[in-house]
Amino acid sequence: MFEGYLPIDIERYSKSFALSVGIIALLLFLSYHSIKYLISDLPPLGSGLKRLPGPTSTLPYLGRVHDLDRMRPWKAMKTFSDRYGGLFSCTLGGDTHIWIARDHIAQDLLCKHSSIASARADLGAYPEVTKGFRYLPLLGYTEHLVRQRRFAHLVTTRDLSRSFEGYMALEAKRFLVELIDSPQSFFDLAYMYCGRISSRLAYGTDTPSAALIKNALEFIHQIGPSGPATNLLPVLRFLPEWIIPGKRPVRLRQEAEETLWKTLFEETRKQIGVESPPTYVSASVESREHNKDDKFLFENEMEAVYAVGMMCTVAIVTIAGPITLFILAMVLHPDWQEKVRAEIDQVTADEFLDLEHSSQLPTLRGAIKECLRWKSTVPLGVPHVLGEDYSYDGYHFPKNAIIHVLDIAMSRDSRYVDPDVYNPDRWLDEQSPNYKSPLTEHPRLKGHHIFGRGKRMCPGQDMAEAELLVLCGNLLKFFVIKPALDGMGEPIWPDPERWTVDVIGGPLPFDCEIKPRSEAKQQAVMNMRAEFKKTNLSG
Ligand code: HEM
Repeated sequence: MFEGYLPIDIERYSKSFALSVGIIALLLFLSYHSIKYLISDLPPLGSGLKRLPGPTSTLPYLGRVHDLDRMRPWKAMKTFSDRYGGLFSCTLGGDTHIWIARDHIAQDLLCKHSSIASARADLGAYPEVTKGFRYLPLLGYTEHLVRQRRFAHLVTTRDLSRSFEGYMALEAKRFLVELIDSPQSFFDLAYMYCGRISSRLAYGTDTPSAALIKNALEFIHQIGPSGPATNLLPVLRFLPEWIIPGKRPVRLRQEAEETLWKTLFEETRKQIGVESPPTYVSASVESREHNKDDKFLFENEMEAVYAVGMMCTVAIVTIAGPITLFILAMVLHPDWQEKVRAEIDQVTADEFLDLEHSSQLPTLRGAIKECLRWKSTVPLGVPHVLGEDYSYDGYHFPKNAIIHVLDIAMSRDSRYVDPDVYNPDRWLDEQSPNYKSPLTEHPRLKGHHIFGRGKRMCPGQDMAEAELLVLCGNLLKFFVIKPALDGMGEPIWPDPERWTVDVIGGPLPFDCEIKPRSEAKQQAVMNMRAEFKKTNLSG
């Protein structure tokens, strides 16, 4: 009798013992994390520092997630920023987020203390991305980042000194020609302009542009709050794909991207030395580590594949958004359209507008720069993660907090008079607080707060500035842009608040009328078509 009973009892006893231990361990784990979470943003005892102001967490752990319209998170953050004087903190998905809209704090933290504020936080949709080598803008402060930033600097400055191989003028001409054929496709054509230049610079051909643009758009969507739910609640990443539907597109996109980038890299590499133009691929193969002549810059070929692919990707959406924004501004401000055009006509006469005219075109530069000030295309900024405790103005910024420099609020701070008004004169008029001389150099986009600052500042500023100048300038030189008309012949003014949902974006598609300025201008553009055929560069 005892023989059967005793072991069963011990088994049951040990099971309930194990269960109790498990429950206690879980409770301890949860208590530890709850306490850690509750005190995470408190200043150290006795430090005399204050906790940052900000909206209190109404939902434990999740924080202010419910305040966020995932499709327009910058709206809620701008409202809080106004309420808390340009500096506040709040909890989102268990993390402390600090939002800065004061220039001097951003400068002190990201430039003076850049060694503690230059890392990135992992993303729910891309766990561990900061530790790998895959996407330069998402990397933590690692050796991969240092190498890839060096490469970014090398290709952007090299291509600038060669005028980006003439690709900008070539693709701007092609844009104008295609605009005559299909004026209503101006949105798609803006993306094609950026995608084709990027594709040629990276791989020496424009053939894969459409695939590269598609990948870039999906990538940008997947790294923001409007993307997969895991970005707002990272803990969801542990659940399987069939429960969290946003996870599958991330995996599929990455698989397709790797195949695309690897194939393009290999094909381009085979062309090196065979009368092919310099490309990002050839630069990646030729790059050597600093002071170590024989050592390949990248750890392995896969890192080079990704470095090239990423440099190609980042130059698409970032520039296409500002182009469509410029068109929108010109529809809404025909007075500025005329002023810019008058300057272009005077400076360029019969020539195609190119980079060499830039110093004589301050009004054009001002009109472009004002677009990005008026409606920030990176409204939330790009987050950095704080590696150590930091303090400013008596406030405690806790280690591991995610720092955002809120560009949408910066663009509306007191340095800008009537900030909601599109007014390029703020850059051109000597009496304006934003004016800088000489006008042969200023206003310029480079150095504007939209590009971030410190060690993670955007390395593509020269390229962005150049691509925008050539396209926007020639668009006004050859075409006139007007609002579309309704059935009664009344203008339909596009709404500048209709905006894309992604972290880097621009206006949503709108209607407008884009026509050649005259028969002569139309003929000049048609002649450019013949030029492609002759040079056989039309792709
Ligand atoms: C108007 C166009 C553009 C805007 C508004 C813009 C804005 C930005 C911003 C805000 C950042 C993050 C800065 C920070 O973390 O503090 C960034 C990073 C970056 N940008 Fe741009 N960008 C533009 C165009 C470009 C172009 C054309 C390229 C490529 C040639 C480029 C390449 C990059 C790269 C590689 C990074 C990542 C740098 C890093 O994480 O260290 N960008 N950009």
